[in-house]
Amino acid sequence: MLELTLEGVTKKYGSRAAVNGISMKLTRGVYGLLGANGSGKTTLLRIICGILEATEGRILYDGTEVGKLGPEYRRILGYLPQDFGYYPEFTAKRFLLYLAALKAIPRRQAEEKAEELLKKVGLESDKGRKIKTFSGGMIRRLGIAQALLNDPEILILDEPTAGLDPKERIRFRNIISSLSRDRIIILSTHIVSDVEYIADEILLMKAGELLTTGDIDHMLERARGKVWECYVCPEDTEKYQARFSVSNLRNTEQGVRLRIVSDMRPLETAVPADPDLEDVYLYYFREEGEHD
Ligand SMILES: Nc1ncnc2c1ncn2[C@@H]1O[C@H](COP(=O)(O)OP(=O)(O)OP(=O)(O)O)[C@@H](O)[C@H]1O
Repeated sequence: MLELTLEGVTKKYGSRAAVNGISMKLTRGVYGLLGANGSGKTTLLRIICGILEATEGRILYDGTEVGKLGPEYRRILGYLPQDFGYYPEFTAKRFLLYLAALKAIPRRQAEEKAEELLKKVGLESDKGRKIKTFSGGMIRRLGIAQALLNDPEILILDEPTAGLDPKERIRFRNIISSLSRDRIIILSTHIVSDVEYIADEILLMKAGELLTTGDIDHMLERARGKVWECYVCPEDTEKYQARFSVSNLRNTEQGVRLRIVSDMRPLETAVPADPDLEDVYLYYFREEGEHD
């Protein structure tokens, strides 16, 4: 069994809850934790990793409270924090061997593991280079390698694609997809396309709360009938943008084509469109008052 259960997890700073009563059950698979900046993703992930203590609630690993597992829990956990710290003067390989030693992995096993992981993240030919010469994408890939050193059952990646160019994002996505499905992977991001293709389940977080969860198809189904396309005159676009949540806008020969997320048909000529995950995100993250 591999099961991580969150029961009413809450973290308060003063009277304000950064994470508010989150309950969920996670099993094997990739979970995309999607939310705007400040929605509480990092706080939640740090609580799951045991770095931050929850004000209320508890987390269970296979039925046992993680606090009671002590160092055992750390052995099954891999974590890539948002501000991944590394030693710029170390080579990639030396850095992995150093962290492996900290994790008490025997030297010979560490050597094999480091080589295997450097290959997995596409840094095999750069293993002898100092990290300070690496691009942001390479550093992130090294970050995922270090999180995998102990072959964790639970892998937590906090905004792993922040600041990466599109090619590196795709590369990163492919690495995640290639990881064994035999673990729980939680990946936080505010970028829909980071998780659209690889997550088995999406966790939508807003203002410290879990708004909704489900697989992509389920999410898309929920937005069905709420996405519209219509053509308007260029001079009217601002008016519609002010009134509705516009997920896309394109100039065409027939006028400006607007893609609008709205519970009601926004104008007579609007036709329903197939939702994508960006529409779902916009649907849930519309400002209060935009809900019609
Ligand atoms: N130590 C702290 N003291 C007070 N408030 C905090 C603290 N840490 C986080 N917060 C607040 O809690 C909220 C959630 O922050 P958190 O960093 O978890 O969000 P996030 O979704 O990870 O955002 P980002 O993507 O920008 O990192 C924010 O409003 C933040 O200001």
